[in-house]
Amino acid sequence: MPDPGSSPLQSSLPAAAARFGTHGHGRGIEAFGGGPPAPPVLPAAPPAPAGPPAPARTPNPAMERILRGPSGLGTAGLFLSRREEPPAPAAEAAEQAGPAAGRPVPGLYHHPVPEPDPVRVEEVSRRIKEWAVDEVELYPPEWEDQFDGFSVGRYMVACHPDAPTVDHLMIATRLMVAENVVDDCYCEDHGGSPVGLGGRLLLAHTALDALHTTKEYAPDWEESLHSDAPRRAYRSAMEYFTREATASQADRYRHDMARLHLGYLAEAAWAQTDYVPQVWEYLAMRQFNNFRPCPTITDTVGGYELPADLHAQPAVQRVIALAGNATTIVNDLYSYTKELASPGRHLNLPVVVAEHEGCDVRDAYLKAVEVHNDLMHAFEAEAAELAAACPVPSVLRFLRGVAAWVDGNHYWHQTNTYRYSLPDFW
Ligand SMILES: CC(C)=CCC/C(C)=C(\C)COP(=O)(O)OP(=O)(O)O
Ligand SMILES: [Mg+2]
Repeated sequence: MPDPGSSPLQSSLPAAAARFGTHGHGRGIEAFGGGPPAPPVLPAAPPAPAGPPAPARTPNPAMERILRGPSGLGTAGLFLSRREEPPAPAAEAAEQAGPAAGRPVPGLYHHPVPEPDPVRVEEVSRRIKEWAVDEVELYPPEWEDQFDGFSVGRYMVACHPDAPTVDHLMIATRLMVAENVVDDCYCEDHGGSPVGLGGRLLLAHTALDALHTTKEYAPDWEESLHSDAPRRAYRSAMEYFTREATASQADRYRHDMARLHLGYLAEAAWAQTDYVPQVWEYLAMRQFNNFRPCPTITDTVGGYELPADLHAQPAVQRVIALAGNATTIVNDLYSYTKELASPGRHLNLPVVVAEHEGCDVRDAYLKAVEVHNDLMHAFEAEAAELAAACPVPSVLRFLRGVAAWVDGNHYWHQTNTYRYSLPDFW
């Protein structure tokens, strides 16, 4: 893993953080000689839950616990925000649910999460299907089983434990469904193809990042946004998102989606030329073809904002990238058998390692587990370092939200036995 010394903490972070106050705990920004913090430019987010003072610069379990926030049965209601419904009797729900389905990849470093609140899962699942069928005509009836099997309600409730209401959860859920329908229909096995993908993706991207043109041509563009399910889904999900997001959160999301689409195009270009990238090249592509746009909306879904200047800090960007990379290699590991069974060669980390590192598929898969674990440890170490260096409540809560998304994403991949199964390597 890259030398932690390369961590860009010693950059513009202190000055940026000082502008937002540090009502957090323990060593604040003064440690960098930043002097007493200026009053927050934005209304400060509610103070982070009282906890032990920030630890020394090396990560430690206390900081990891702070980043995760309270966990375990019955703690779902301990987060800062108002909840719309009383939390379900988690203990009873967990008993009824029994052990989580599926099993974790042996040797994979991860954090189990409590069973998502079944009351919220049911309501989100009901509402997202209503939206998919009645508002955006997302899929033909013959795809209904696959839509249900994706279990997007359970996914999003697991990934956003601090969402104050179901309406907030729906913001993430519509975007998750739209992102996947673009991938399925434009890139993958529901009519997707690398041929001409660039044009399709750019036009779909204008549903997120509007075309500004003349009165003569604007109507044609507006009509195009209703012409297929991917664009209907992107347009609608983005409209709901921008009602709640600030301008900088919306701009952040558009940037992250442009990254995602660039990653799709690299993957498609290599498919067209039948090129198997070097391992580092694959990891670079997967940093863009990546879950990143999902955890980075954790503040909008949580009903608060990580200020743009703090989000833009190199140290924050690095933590986001490490978390996104870890979440996406989780997908490579859990979708490995599904992709092996799909037509042609579907690139994922084990396939690329086997191709270039002269090992058999089992050793390649185990190496990919190690790569994931290294990414997770780097994410957690640098998140803890960042939390200690910049104990601004919105930063702490954002980091905790990203960590929760990482854990919820693993939970969904492990338990979605409709979609994924593990290879018989153990
Ligand atoms: C939801 C979202 C932003 C997805 C980003 C990119 C993406 C589709 C993945 C990371 C999932 O990868 P993959 O295409 O391999 O999906 P499956 O393995 O088919 O679930
Ligand atoms: Mg996959």
